[in-house]
Amino acid sequence: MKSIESILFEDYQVEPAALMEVAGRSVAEQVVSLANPKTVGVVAGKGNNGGDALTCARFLLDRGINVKVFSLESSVRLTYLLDEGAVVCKDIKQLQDCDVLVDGLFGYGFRPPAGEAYATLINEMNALSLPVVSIDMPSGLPAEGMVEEPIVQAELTVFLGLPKVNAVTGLGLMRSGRFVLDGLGYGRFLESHAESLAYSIESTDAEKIMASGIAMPYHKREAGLVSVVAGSEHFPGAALLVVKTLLLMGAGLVYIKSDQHVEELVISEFPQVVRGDGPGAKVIGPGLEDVSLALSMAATDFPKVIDAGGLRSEVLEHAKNAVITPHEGEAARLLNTSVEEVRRNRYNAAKRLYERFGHVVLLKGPGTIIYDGQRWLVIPINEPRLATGGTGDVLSGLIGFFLSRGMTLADAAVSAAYLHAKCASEFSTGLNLNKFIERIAESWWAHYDR
Ligand SMILES: NC(=O)C1=CN([C@@H]2O[C@H](COP(=O)(O)OP(=O)(O)OC[C@H]3O[C@@H](n4cnc5c(N)ncnc54)[C@H](O)[C@@H]3O)[C@@H](O)[C@H]2O)[C@@H](O)CC1
Ligand SMILES: [K+]
Repeated sequence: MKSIESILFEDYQVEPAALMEVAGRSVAEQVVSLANPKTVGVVAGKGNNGGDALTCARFLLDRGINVKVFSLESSVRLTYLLDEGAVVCKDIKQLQDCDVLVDGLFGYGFRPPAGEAYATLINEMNALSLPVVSIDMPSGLPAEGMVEEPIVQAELTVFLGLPKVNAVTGLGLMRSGRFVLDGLGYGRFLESHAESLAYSIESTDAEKIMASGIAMPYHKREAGLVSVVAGSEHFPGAALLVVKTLLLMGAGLVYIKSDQHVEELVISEFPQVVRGDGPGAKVIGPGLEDVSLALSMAATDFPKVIDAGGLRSEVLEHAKNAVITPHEGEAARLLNTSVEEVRRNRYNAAKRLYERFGHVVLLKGPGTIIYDGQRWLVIPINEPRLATGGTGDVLSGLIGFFLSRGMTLADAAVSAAYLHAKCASEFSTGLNLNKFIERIAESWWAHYDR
């Protein structure tokens, strides 16, 4: 099978050097709009990522910006820069007085591990504490496979051609900072020829999937039936959060099955909720301590989401037709491994969970991953506000709601994870969960006005 590059370069006679010109110019524009700098430090490695960096430096010099270069190799590109007044630095620390750092050390050609000398270089770049614009990917991050520190911490990463698989989730997403994608004029071609099974979900993709959940119900049964098995003496609020999410999203009828105290609490807050187990989609596990309740509900054919207290091997082995929603700690426990191991390769962890239990997996964390047995769907949002208690209950409620609207397990998980992350990122403070649920519901109901 020919690589995408060789199709471009051989069949369509695209010149690699021409692509480098487009890439270098694009990065220079991003650098200027990020910081309007007087002096830019440019770190260039030995490969084409370094070539992009030196090309970027030329565009910066041409705009009258001072450039200091730390280059691992001499080349004609470097000679030109020197002739035009760039300063060569032999030590990274000499870049300290720059306004921005351009990171062109490694791109997708990097193969870990970095080795001692390169690891030191990356640590020294981070120690400068300058805003960094990384070219294609933050250096030290491999395009796919195991992720290890050290990795350059970028403020902005300019993805060239396509977003790289490891840059849209976990540590890679955190190190990439904000990102922009430049298709270099071949974005659509690259997207249609990409062979990766990991897809980064853009807002337009998510909106299209969500639209299939819009219902114009004639009767409450058509608006979605959901049974909630959640809450316990210690975590009664989890049941309230799930139920509130379902009601505000517009579920037709909601049932609650829990211990007596939780059921009474939910009914006193939301009198329209029915006690017991009903037909339709199920939300099993938020705040749940009584595993026997989860066990008895998990084996039904109804589509369901299983979270938190339901994420036990005995429940999952028994369950049918489910999305499971572990965070990295729960994933590690279910896989009998460490959190560090899960974090090093989140794609692989999601796949292993699917292979072990046979359910669609939603692995939480920066850049939530959904794996459906064939593809990884990634929500490329790093939202620290979601790393707080109770947000997982809201997510489970959302998945249950979309399942009740007849969506597939994977579509419901993608819709919920997208809406959840998008609405969290609209807050300017930490999350007030009641307001968070209201914001999500408003965003959802806005679809009805279009
Ligand atoms: N092919 C394309 O379509 C385009 C590629 N471009 C740039 O080219 C980059 C890829 O370039 P390359 O394939 O030359 O690779 P890179 O520039 O990413 O880095 C590879 C260099 O680092 C070395 N290296 C890899 N792992 C190492 C390790 N662990 N320790 C020490 N040295 C290591 C390699 O031997 C090679 O010299 C992209 O990320 C992008 O920036 C752009 O110029 C635009 C178009
Ligand atoms: K880079």
